Amino acid sequence: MIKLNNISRSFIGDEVETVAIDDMSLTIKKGEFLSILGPSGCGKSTLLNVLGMLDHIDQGQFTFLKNNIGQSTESQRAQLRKQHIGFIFQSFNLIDELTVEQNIELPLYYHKVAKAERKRLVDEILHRVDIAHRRNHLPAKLSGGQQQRVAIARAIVTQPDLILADEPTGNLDSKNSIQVMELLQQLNQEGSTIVMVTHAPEHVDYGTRVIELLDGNICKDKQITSEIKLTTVEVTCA
Ligand SMILES: Nc1ncnc2c1ncn2[C@@H]1O[C@H](COP(=O)(O)OP(=O)(O)OP(=O)(O)O)[C@@H](O)[C@H]1O
Repeated sequence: MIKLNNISRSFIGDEVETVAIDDMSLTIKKGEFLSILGPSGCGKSTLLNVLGMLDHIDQGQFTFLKNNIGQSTESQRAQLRKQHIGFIFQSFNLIDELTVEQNIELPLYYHKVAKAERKRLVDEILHRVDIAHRRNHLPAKLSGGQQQRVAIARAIVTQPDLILADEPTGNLDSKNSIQVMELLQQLNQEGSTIVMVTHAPEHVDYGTRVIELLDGNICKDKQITSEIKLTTVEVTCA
C-alpha cells in the first residue's frame, strides 16, 4: 500500500537545519496495524504527516497506492487524502458547534453522498462505536473517551483504505484508552490498515507491527504475533 524509499525531510530555521527524517525506507502492507514509537523529536509526527500527504519530502520516493506522490500536484494529493485516508488526532478535532451525528456526517457531505445514504451510514457507525445514545449531544457534553469514539467514527465513516492516528489515547485515562485501542484493533481485524503514533509501549500489542524511530530513522522493526508479543524479526539499524 505504501512504499517509502530513502526519504528525507529537513526543516531550516534560523541558520540551523533540523533533519526530522533521515534517509528512511519503509513498506507498509494493506491490513497492517503499525505503531510508531520513539523519543520526543525523533520524527514520528513528521513521518505521519508525510504519510497523510500533509507534508512533503525533500528527497527519496513515496508511493501510495501505486501513485508516485513526489510527482503529484497538490490537488491530486488532496483527492487521494479525501478518498483514501481517515485521520484521528490526540485532541479529537471535533467541531464544537455540531452534534455528534453532524460531526460524523460531515465527511459524507464532502464525498457528495446522498442524504438517505448519509443517514444510513451515520446510524450504522453510531452503533458501531457505541455512541448512538449521544447522537444529538454537542462534543463538549461528552467524556474524552466518547469524543475520541466520535472522532474515530468520523474518520472511518467513508471507509478509508488507511487510518492515520496521532497519539489517539494521549488525552485519555487508562479505561478510555483501552476502549479506544480495542476499537482500533477491531477495525484492523475487519481489514483496516492503521498507522498510529504512540508514546504508550503497552498499546503496541493491539497492533501487528511496531517500529521505533531514533534521530529520524528506524532503529527497530518488530512483528507482533498473538502467541508471542513483541517478537523481533528484523532490526534495520543500531
Ligand atoms: N515545522 C517545523 N519547523 C521546524 N522544525 C520542525 C518542524 N516540525 C518538526 N520539526 C523538528 O523536527 C524534529 C522531528 O519532529 P517531530 O514533531 O516529527 O518529532 P516527534 O517524534 O513527533 O516528537 P514528539 O514526540 O515530541 O511529538 C524535531 O527536532 C522538531 O523540532
